Amino acid sequence: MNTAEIQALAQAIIHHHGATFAAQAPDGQIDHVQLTAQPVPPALRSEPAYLAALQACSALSFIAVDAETLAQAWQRQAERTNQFDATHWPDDPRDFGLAGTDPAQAFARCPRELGLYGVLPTAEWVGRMARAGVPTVQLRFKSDDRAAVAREVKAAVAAVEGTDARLFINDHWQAALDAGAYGVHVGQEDLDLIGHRDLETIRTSGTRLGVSTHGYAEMVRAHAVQPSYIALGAVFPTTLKKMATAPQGLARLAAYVRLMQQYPLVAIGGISADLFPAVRATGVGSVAVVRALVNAPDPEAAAAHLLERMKA
Ligand SMILES: Cc1ncc(COP(=O)(O)OP(=O)(O)O)c(N)n1
Ligand SMILES: Cc1ncsc1CCOP(=O)(O)O
Ligand SMILES: [Mg+2]
Repeated sequence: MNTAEIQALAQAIIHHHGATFAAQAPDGQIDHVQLTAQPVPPALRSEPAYLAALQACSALSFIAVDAETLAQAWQRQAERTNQFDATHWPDDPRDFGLAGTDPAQAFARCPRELGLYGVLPTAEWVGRMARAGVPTVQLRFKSDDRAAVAREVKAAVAAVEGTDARLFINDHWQAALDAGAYGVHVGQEDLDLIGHRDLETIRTSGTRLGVSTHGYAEMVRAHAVQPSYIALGAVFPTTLKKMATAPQGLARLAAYVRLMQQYPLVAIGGISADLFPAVRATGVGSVAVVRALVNAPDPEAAAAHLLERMKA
């Protein structure tokens, strides 16, 4: 195929999927966004479907590592089905190398529907939201003071006793294991830092593992450790932390959910009560929030409202 023919294939992908990925949320809530074309990364292969998809996905504003992951998947999809179908955005785990894992090496399972998930700054908040009926809570206590961390993690574990809440601990996996928490949540950089041996320690202890992801390449990376759940974000802009990647939007979230069905999935980032129905409609089993709870004038009432919206 010559360059013009490959460009025509790329245009066909953009034609069929551009409008979908440009829509962030239902009209009237968050405006449609302009796709910001990304530079096309250097090609690692020479097949037409791969080259066309690398161009198209970059034009559809996927960052280099995600455009590369998608282009490989478009190529595998074309090979597997013996045709190039520009209408079919890749969503088969086999095309991303996500099939064929070993259940014996997976982290302990957790429910697919983790439900409303409160990400909370202190043990006191954890207890308060657990008592308000939030089914999944996380202690996100940012400190380098090991003694303070150990105290706060212990207090959070004690705070959920007598409630039905599942408690995840962000970052501080050793303190979480020491205190007997239900699970730990780690980011991609944390995965690098923790290393294989310590991951094995967490896995064999039976503690659940949640992993943050921000796109296709990170989902593939997360899958390599077979965590208990995968978090997808940031769906919308958030002021809570500076994100390295642009908000994913609902269309990407829906595509991620189609691909990652084998995992319990958690959506996070900028999700307010009015956005719950649209986020739930993508098929995620859990919606994680920080400000929607901790900045609410009446957090218990906010929890009750979000629990209702979760059901709707
Ligand atoms: C449910 C959930 N999803 C994502 C995150 C973010 O975790 P991480 O990438 O480790 O970043 P920090 O929270 O540590 O800033 C989360 N905490 N919870
Ligand atoms: C910790 C974190 N990780 C990705 S987005 C986010 C913050 C979500 O906070 P909010 O729900 O207030 O936008
Ligand atoms: Mg973290």
